[in-house]
Amino acid sequence: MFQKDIFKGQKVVVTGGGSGIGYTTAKHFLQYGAEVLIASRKEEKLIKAQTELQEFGVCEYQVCDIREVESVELLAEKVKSLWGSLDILINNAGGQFPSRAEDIKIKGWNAVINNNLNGTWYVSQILAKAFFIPQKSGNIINIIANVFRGFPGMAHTGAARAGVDNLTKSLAVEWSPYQIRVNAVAPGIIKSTGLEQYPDEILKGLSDQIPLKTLGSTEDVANLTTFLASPMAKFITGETVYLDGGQRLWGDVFKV
Ligand SMILES: CCCCCCCCCCC/C=C/C(=O)SCCNC(=O)CCNC(=O)[C@H](O)C(C)(C)COP(=O)(O)OP(=O)(O)OC[C@H]1O[C@@H](n2cnc3c(N)ncnc32)[C@H](O)[C@@H]1OP(=O)(O)O
Ligand SMILES: NC(=O)C1=CN([C@@H]2O[C@H](COP(=O)(O)OP(=O)(O)OC[C@H]3O[C@@H](n4cnc5c(N)ncnc54)[C@H](OP(=O)(O)O)[C@@H]3O)[C@@H](O)[C@H]2O)C=CC1
Repeated sequence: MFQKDIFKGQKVVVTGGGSGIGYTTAKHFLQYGAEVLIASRKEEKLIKAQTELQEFGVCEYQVCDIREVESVELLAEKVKSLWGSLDILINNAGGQFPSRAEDIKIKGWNAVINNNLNGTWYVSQILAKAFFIPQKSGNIINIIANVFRGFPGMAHTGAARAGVDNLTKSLAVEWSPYQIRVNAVAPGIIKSTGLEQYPDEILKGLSDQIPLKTLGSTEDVANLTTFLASPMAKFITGETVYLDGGQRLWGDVFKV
């Protein structure tokens, strides 16, 4: 899609980069010349991904739980010791579980809010203060979800992702004096490792509910994310781009 070296010399952090959408995004940045650090909780998964991704360029990893401030501070330290600077942050780590709203326990609600809203905020603030603000340059892409019509069946993540959607707009304006662009990508249903968490009865027939009659791919998300991070999108900030085959406009997902 781009010239091969469009991200040459750029340093990129991808949270949740050891699997699925994050892995493919890390691979795309490497193929376009960037150096990439992938970060998530499970070291074994990160080592496997790093080994594969090193075929495409310089890939580092750091064990990090985005819900833990100390763990995110260690991530910032790692970036400082490796590179001393950072150009692009992809806030991709996240997850939730399907449940009727009335059945979500307090612990489950807090786990999902911590993972998807608080975690994204900790990583954004800590890395912006360590790198983007002092450098007066930076680029943040938040991977959220299709919350256009709420998220029936996963109300906790709908609330958290809507929070990140709004945060994207606030930060785009507040951090514009530092030349930091902040955008979000809202994927619909993407065929990725993440979907394996969902029972077959939920997944069955889902593509019929999408106007384009297919699920998205991790490449679809990585293409949009790399575009938004690239100089081709230099006048785009505070935007959430939906990538859902038209699903937000039509059809049912939640089956009662
Ligand atoms: C019903 C219709 C549904 C709508 C249709 C949807 C169609 C598919 C659309 C798909 C779109 C989005 C896809 C993706 O996002 S793919 C990425 C998926 N990956 C994940 O979601 C990662 C896996 N999930 C998690 O890691 C967890 O959900 C969580 C974020 C909660 C992790 O937190 P933590 O590590 O703290 O988790 P714990 O195991 O300690 O659990 C804490 C409490 O959370 C509650 N809980 C957790 N899992 C479940 C579950 N499967 N069902 C119900 N409740 C759950 C629970 O209260 C836990 O505490 P207790 O066990 O002590 O009660
Ligand atoms: N696939 C889909 O249809 C859709 C996905 N999304 C979102 O896109 C993102 C990527 O999902 P996808 O690739 O499909 O699924 P995956 O489950 O493969 O990816 C989620 C990644 O996040 C990491 N992660 C989860 N919690 C934490 C945490 N607390 N700290 C650090 N890392 C964490 C996981 O790694 P580890 O276990 O090692 O921590 C994993 O690599 C997620 O935010 C997901 O919710 C949104 C809409 C649709």
